[in-house]
This record gives sequence, structure tokens and C-alpha cells, in this order.
Amino acid sequence: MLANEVKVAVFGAGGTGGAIAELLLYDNFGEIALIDVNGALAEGKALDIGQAGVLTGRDSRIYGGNDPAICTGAQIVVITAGIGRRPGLAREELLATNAQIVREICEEIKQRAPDAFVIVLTNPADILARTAWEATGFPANRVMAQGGILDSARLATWIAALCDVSQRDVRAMVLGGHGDHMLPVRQFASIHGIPATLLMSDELWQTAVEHTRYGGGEILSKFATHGAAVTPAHAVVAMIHALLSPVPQVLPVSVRSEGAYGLPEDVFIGLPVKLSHKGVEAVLELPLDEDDITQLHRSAAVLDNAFQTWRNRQSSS
Ligand SMILES: NC(=O)c1ccc[n+]([C@@H]2O[C@H](COP(=O)([O-])OP(=O)(O)OC[C@H]3O[C@@H](n4cnc5c(N)ncnc54)[C@H](O)[C@@H]3O)[C@@H](O)[C@H]2O)c1
Repeated sequence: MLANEVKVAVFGAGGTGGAIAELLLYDNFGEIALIDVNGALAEGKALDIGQAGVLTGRDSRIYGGNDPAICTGAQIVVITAGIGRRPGLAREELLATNAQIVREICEEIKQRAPDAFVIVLTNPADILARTAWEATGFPANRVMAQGGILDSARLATWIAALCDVSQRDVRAMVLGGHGDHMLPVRQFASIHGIPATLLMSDELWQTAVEHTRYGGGEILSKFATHGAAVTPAHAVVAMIHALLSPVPQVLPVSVRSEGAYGLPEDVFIGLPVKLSHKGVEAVLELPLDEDDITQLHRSAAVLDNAFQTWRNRQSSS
């Protein structure tokens, strides 16, 4: 399907939601609906972004408001609505508030955009994708979270800087949950096809990993009031393009594990997947090192425990 035939609805018109809408306009998407509890914010962003269409030669129909009904008929829905991190606040600590918001939004999606792909950006994104999957009742291949594409971009940026090579030559893959327990996979990092293991010392790799793991927090600590928006928005738009393409792309995406790598079936976690207009076509089961498998399972346990703790609190309150 061509972008100009597609309607995308974005819940949350804040930093990331606005940035996503702007990129969708540049890519000439047919219709972009921005929805926010702060309806004036969504309307204002839609006006501001839409007016750039004249100067950039784009024709997207973009509108905003607080009425969820404007998501009706969207083929792709992105959820960025909720509270964000503040310095010192972990992604997992946002769960109770954001899970409620995501559930309410999913009720709307279920009624008004029943055939949509759903991409969750709101943190903690992996756990909220699981919440969205349950709340929509959609097949798991249509519900996913963004985490790994952003984290992989951060890792690639640091590999390029530390090895003094062009970012364009670096490929990297971060799996696991989008949090401090993420899993940057060393054997999947390369510089123009050359395994990064041949060009990076252990020390340099560890430095790149540390910068990646705390990359979101680093940006947050500088802004203080909000987190990163530009690269997260590009990561979401990369997923949207993959979801329009008949040719599958291999990307790290947070999806229901379905038991891959021996993980609990219902856990949503970053895995290498084939993503296309059919949604999540397959999880690629690759021969990971023993340490990486251990770390992947540890990450899944963190996500599963947080989800179960939240759910138990819900049922006892
Ligand atoms: N997964 C990732 O890679 C990633 C990257 C960046 C940010 N995030 C997360 O994305 C979320 C959004 O970040 P942001 O920087 O855009 O935050 P933001 O505060 O700028 O925007 C969030 C918006 O959501 C709106 N909102 C709140 N409740 C709503 C509801 N029920 N319906 C509609 N809108 C509602 C708010 O009014 C606000 O405008 C945060 O949870 C953040 O941690 C995730």
C-alpha cells in the first residue's frame, strides 16, 4: 500500500506524537489524525505541521483534537499518550498510570479501527504492548512496541563514534526489553559487513553498551522536563514503512514471544522479526551466545514480573 493511501492515527500529541506526525507529513501519508486529552494541543500541532505541507510540497490531510472518534478507519495507530519519564524515574514506574490510559485508548481502537496495526511507544513500552494486545483482542501479529530500533540506532551511533567510522556503515541490534535490562548483541554488530568484534576491543564495546543502555536517561537529564523525541519518532516511522511493504524487513521489534528462545509465550519483548504488510510475519530464532540467552531471559523476567505485579494490584483493588 502507498503511504498516500494510508490513514495513521497518533494518540498523544506531545513531544514524540508531534514529531511522528511531522515525519508522516514529510512522507506524504494520506491522512494523519492527532488525538490528545489536551485537544487544543493536538489541534495546534496539526495546524502547525499541516501548514509546512505548502512549503515542503506535501498534501497530507492532518487534523487534531480530543475526540478519539477521529481515529476511525485508521490502518495504523500509534500510542504515545501518557506520562513520560522524569530524571530518576524508571520506565517501569510509569506503568500504573500509563496502563490505564492505554487500556482506554485500546477500547476506542477496537471499536473504531478494528483492522489496524497498533504500535505502542508509551513507556514501559513492552509491558504496555502486552496490555494493548489483551485490551484490543487483536491478533498478536498486529500489536507491537517500539524499543529496539531506537536502542539499536543509539548503539550504532556509539560504535561509529568510538571506531571513528561513518554511522552509515554501522549495523547493530539491541534485543530484550526497552529498559536498563536491554540486550545489545555483540555478534550482530558490524561495520560494512565486518563483524564489530574484529574492529572493537572489549573495552570499547562495553563503553558503547553503557552509553546505549543509559542513552535515554542521558538525554532526559539534559532536558529535565521531557525525553528524547526525534529519534524515537524516526524509529516508529521506520516500523510504519515496514508495515506497508510487501517485502519483509528484519528489525528488532517488541512482539509477543510466542515461546521463541524458550521465553514465556505472552511476554512482549524485543526480538528480531520479519515485519511487513502482514504484520509480524515471523520471529527469527538465531543462535545467541549462552550469556545473551541468559540476559534475554532475565529481561523477560523483569517484564513479566512487572506485568504480573501490576495485574495482581488491579485485581486486589
Ligand atoms: N518506546 C520508546 O522508545 C520511547 C521513546 C520516547 C518516549 N517514550 C515514551 O512515550 C511517551 C510519550 O512521550 P512524550 O515525550 O511524547 O511525552 P509528552 O508528555 O510530551 O506527550 C504525552 C502526551 O500524551 C497526552 N495524553 C495523556 N493522556 C492521554 C490520553 N488518555 N489520551 C490522549 N492523550 C493523552 C498528554 O496530554 C501529552 O500531550 C512516554 O511514556 C515516554 O516515556 C517511549
